[in-house]
Amino acid sequence: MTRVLVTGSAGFIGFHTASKLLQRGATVLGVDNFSDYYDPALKEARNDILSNHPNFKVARVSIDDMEAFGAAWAEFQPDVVIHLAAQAGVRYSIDAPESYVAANLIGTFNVLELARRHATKHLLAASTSSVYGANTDMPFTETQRTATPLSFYAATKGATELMGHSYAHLYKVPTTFFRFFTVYGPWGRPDMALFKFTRGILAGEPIDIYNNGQMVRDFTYVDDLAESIVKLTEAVPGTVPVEGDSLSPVAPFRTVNIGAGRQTQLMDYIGEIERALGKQAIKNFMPMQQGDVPATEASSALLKALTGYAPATPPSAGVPAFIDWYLAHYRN
Ligand SMILES: O=C(O)[C@H]1O[C@H](OP(=O)(O)OP(=O)(O)OC[C@H]2O[C@@H](n3ccc(=O)[nH]c3=O)[C@H](O)[C@@H]2O)[C@H](O)[C@@H](O)[C@@H]1O
Repeated sequence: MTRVLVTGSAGFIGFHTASKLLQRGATVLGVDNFSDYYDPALKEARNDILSNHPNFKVARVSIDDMEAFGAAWAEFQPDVVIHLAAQAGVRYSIDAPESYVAANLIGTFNVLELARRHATKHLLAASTSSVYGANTDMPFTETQRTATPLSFYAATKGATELMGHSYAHLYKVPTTFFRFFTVYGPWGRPDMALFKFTRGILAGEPIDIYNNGQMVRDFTYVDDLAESIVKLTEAVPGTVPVEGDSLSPVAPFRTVNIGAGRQTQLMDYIGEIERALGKQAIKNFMPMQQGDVPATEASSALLKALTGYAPATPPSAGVPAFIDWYLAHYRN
């Protein structure tokens, strides 16, 4: 049975990924520091669900604490490592850039170093659609240049991809970096649009809509994302590229978009929330925020070539699923 270490297991994406791995018969060690970037009670609630599974254990350590993290890793002896712990959020990186250095740069360095020491069979790590920065050629393909990040968050994520490439080249650890496209769904992050809008609409408070609503996102439903991640664990970067591959010519390393390949207007996304709640939002239109990008769209061709799978759930199905969860979880 595969032994998988998942960093950020109490986070939104880590929770869904660990759940799916457990359902598929893996033994999982979650690593999480339960940071208070948002309400840790939500992280504890996710962790409680994972902890009901006999093949799950959690180590409450920070990935930037090499000693504690290294000890947990050495004791568990994973075959595969899925690195999802990060300081996320585009707009928060304007206010607190230093937290991105600790979690993303130092934390990822520790992951790479431990993967090298333990000769991990496949290291998979989270990057972001934000690395496409100022690119305007859509859909975004993995072979495009990513040298124009617009936020420090995107810059740190892009840096982790480069760090990962050098380690894959030097020490031959097969490495896959995912680029996630605005992931949403049940158990979502309270700092993201869907959660903020839902909370605001229910409270009868105005919601802030950036760039006057002139925003486009390739919204990716979290269960489709977790399915993609689990399938990609089997797609170990080797030496033979597939069609349209981003495989490095000098390292067992590739980047892969995980997105639906479908653009949704922000105002249509808000419309889905209003419909699911049966309540209109009070809309506070605002200017573009520092660091934000106006539009994203993934090419999912490489993901499909590697796994035979691509995300397909539309916001008309995914948003109501979030609302059902939200109302049940916060009904008191
Ligand atoms: O996939 C990505 O690259 C990124 O997706 C999200 O970033 P974002 O696209 O900003 O996701 P949301 O917070 O859900 O925002 C969706 C849209 O709503 C807008 N928005 C967000 C929040 C808000 O209060 N008002 C508002 O209009 C944003 O500007 C954006 O256009 C995540 O927060 C990042 O961690 C991730 O790396």
